[in-house]
Amino acid sequence: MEDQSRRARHEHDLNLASRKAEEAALRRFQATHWLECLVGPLGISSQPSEKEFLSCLRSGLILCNAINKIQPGIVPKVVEIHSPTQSLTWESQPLPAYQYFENVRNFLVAVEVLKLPAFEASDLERDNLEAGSSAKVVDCILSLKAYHEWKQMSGGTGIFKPPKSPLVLNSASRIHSRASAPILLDPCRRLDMSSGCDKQQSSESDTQQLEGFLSDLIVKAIVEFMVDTKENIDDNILTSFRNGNRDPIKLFNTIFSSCLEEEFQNKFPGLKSVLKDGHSLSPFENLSITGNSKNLKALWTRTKKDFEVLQSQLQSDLKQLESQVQELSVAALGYHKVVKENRNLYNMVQDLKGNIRVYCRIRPAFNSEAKNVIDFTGEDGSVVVSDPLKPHKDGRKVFQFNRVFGPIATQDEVFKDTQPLIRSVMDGYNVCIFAYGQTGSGKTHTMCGPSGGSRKELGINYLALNDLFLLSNRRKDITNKLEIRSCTGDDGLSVPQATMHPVKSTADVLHLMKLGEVNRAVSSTAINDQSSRSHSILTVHIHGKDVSGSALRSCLHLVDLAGSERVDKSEVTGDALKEAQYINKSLSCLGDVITALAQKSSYIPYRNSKLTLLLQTSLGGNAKTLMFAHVSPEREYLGETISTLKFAQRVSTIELGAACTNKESREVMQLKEQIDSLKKVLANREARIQLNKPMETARTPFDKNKAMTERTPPRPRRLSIENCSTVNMEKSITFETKKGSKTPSVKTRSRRLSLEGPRYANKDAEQIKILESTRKPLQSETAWLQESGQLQDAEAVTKPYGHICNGESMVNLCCQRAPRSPTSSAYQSLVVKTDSRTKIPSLQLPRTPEPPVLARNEGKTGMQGEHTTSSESQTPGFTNSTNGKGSQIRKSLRTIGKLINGSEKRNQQKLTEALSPVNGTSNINFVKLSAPSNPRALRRQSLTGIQPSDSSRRSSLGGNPTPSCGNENRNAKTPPPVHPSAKSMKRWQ
Ligand SMILES: Nc1ncnc2c1ncn2[C@@H]1O[C@H](COP(=O)(O)OP(=O)(O)OP(=O)(O)O)[C@@H](O)[C@H]1O
Repeated sequence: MEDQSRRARHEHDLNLASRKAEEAALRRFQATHWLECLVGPLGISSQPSEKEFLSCLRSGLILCNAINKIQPGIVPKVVEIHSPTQSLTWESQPLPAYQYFENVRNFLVAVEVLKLPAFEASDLERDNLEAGSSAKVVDCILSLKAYHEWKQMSGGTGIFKPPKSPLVLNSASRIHSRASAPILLDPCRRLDMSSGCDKQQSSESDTQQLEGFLSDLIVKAIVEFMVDTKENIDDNILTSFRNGNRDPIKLFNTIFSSCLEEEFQNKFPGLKSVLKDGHSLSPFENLSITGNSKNLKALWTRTKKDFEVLQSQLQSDLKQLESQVQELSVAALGYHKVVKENRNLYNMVQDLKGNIRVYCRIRPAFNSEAKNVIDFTGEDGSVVVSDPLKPHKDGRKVFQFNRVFGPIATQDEVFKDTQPLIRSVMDGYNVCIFAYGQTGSGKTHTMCGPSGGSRKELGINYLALNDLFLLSNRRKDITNKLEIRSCTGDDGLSVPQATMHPVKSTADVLHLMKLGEVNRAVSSTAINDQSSRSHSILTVHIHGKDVSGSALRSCLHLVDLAGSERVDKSEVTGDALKEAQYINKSLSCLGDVITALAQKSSYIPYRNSKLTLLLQTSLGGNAKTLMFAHVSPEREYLGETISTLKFAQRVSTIELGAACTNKESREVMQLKEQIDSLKKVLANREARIQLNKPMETARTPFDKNKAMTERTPPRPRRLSIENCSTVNMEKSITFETKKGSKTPSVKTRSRRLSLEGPRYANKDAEQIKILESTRKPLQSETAWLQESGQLQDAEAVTKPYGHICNGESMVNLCCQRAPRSPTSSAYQSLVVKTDSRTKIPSLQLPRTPEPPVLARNEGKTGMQGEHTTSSESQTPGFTNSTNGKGSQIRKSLRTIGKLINGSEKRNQQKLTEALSPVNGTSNINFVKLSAPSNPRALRRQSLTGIQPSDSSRRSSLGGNPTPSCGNENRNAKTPPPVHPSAKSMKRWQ
């Protein structure tokens, strides 16, 4: 092994030496060739040996001539050889030493002047000749040649940079140009060069040689540079370079491969791991520029294929992912739909149960640094409140509502959820929306919007009315007539000093609301600088007719309650303190009512405050009711927040029963119209009877009483129904019995009436009375106005708008109505007796018809029927269907018919009396009256289907048209049938 390696090393050394020799020879030949071209034949071969070459130059004469040709006169004195025949051969006699020394020295000085590489004069001496000693001389001559060429090209201007000598590059020892080898080793070329006669051939070979030389130089320079800078070169490569692998081509290939691999890795990270069969990029290390391009190509193709596979895989993955995402989104949509449906169903169930809907709204914190007590608000309506100072479990409370609006919820968002409820007003439902909460929690913001706020910030009041007007306009085509009127008035409406205004657009309502705002008491407190010091109630009554002729009538209450406040926190004094106390009292009464309703208590204390009286129909009636519970998020109001939320939670448990529409079919309306016309007929008849009265009253006291009774038959009957509609009517009965000792026993009458009107079979007389009396001013507004002649237009809609901060408003309201009541004085005294505590003398029972009682008590008095009509239209809850209404009205018609029939009978009686010779004029009257009465009676007969009979008179007063004995049998305790007029006369005597 050692021998082999030594031999190899030896071979290598030999190779190296021969390459060096070849290179030196080449350069020498170039120098010789150039000198001959410049100064003429040298007398040596064109490829001289080293010895030959130096010998011919030793005299220095050729060198001096050559340099003088390039730079004339640079060597001023050239020592010539004395014998011109003496040839310049190395074989010639040696010149004396001083001669050639002079020339050589002059030449070297000139070379130095031209800043060209020089040599030592001793390099030309014979004794110093050894292998490679001519190299410096050759370098000097080739530099001179380059200078000459440069000078020829540039004209000697500029700076000449002599070419670096291969000696300087250390080329002889470090590198070997492989490129030069073929040239040198090529025998043809060698031959060409050695011929040296053909100038053209010589220049061609020169160019080739030069190319080879240059490419060699380039490779060397690159390697040199890379090695010197160590840039991007692996240490291993350097080490191997230092250890002897100094072949520049190999080194260049190695470096190039490693760089290429690195580049490839950077461009395709992970490619190595993807490549199959354990293929790695290591083949790059073996690549050479010329030989391994196939490998590179194959690798490239494979990589490309792999890349394509990867791409298609990626695309299929993406498609799969897309379909999965689509499936997911469909599922998510479905989920949202189901959640929405669930919510709708839940709301529907709640609607069916008649639950009061409760929304919670959280005001934004005034101070962003304040500690927030609202921990969480959920889409499902849950709110979690926690005390930041008590982070443990006890500090957390969870509440559940129909919906929760966070601090960033806009007015529009809040309205959107409220809109369906508001729209149901147009379908005939009564709706009440009220805002509840601590002072400064945002009630007015929700209902009215901030004062001076933009149109976007307008509250529910405005948005609701706007929507109603919009709907009204949209339904114009399908509705005969639908109009909304807002009116506030002193004409028997809820609020004193209020006025009535028709409204045609939202702008009108806005204007009215602004007026209302001006009248509303507002003052600054420590909690709210714009604190409302009163409740605000905006009521809209809607009355419409559809194409089928059905009429609907409904009302919308929009209530902004005054806020509850702790006076120590609001720091109010004087009047404001009183207001706060009133506010708190009415709110606490509201709380009592809510508690009683939630517990389904038999007694609901509506009458304890005017607020609860006003909201009675919404809280305990057949309306759809929505409460907004407002809370402040700041920790300092935690107590109030929790109590508001607890209250709201309690409200949400109240079940009012399903709301029903106030729709009347065409049939019902026609029947009502008939009733109206019949009533008019009856009134005319009564009036005519009145005309005959003076003659009749002149007779006996009995006749007088009788006439009186006939004039006012309905009054006592109506009174008895309204006031005796409960079992326990002691107070009112006391009043009645005082008035008439002959009145039938209280118990008997009460029982009868309670059977007739089960809804009123309540143990608490006061409660019933208040309920009736307070319900009607709100709901029967229009009907009452129509009745009383205030509204001629049957479509009239009324809207009381005003504010109450204590009981006065309601009292005033009722007092306003009192004069219009036909029996006001009697009823007022009655009410005073029964309800002395709350002082509601003005709750006017006569003007508040009692539909169910009257409907069931039909046939008792004509006036009952009359009031039933108006009441029925106002209290749809009592007659759940139009069919029911129709049958009741038909019954009422029959009643009226009977009544008229009864009066016919009475007329006949009168006629008989008039036939006596005492009063001949009566005869004429009778004839005048009776002549048309027969056909009318017939018409009524056909209308009501009741045969005029002897018993008709009795039946017209509420009894059964069956024989009197039947009546007695049915109710043993009922007093014997008496003439109704006599009965009432006794009662009111
Ligand atoms: N959701 C909200 N977004 C922005 N500001 C609000 C919101 N709610 C309330 N505010 C602001 O908070 C302040 C108090 O609100 P607001 O007057 O409506 O309270 P309130 O409950 O009606 O008080 P009070 O019972 O004393 O009348 C107002 O300046 C109002 O603009």
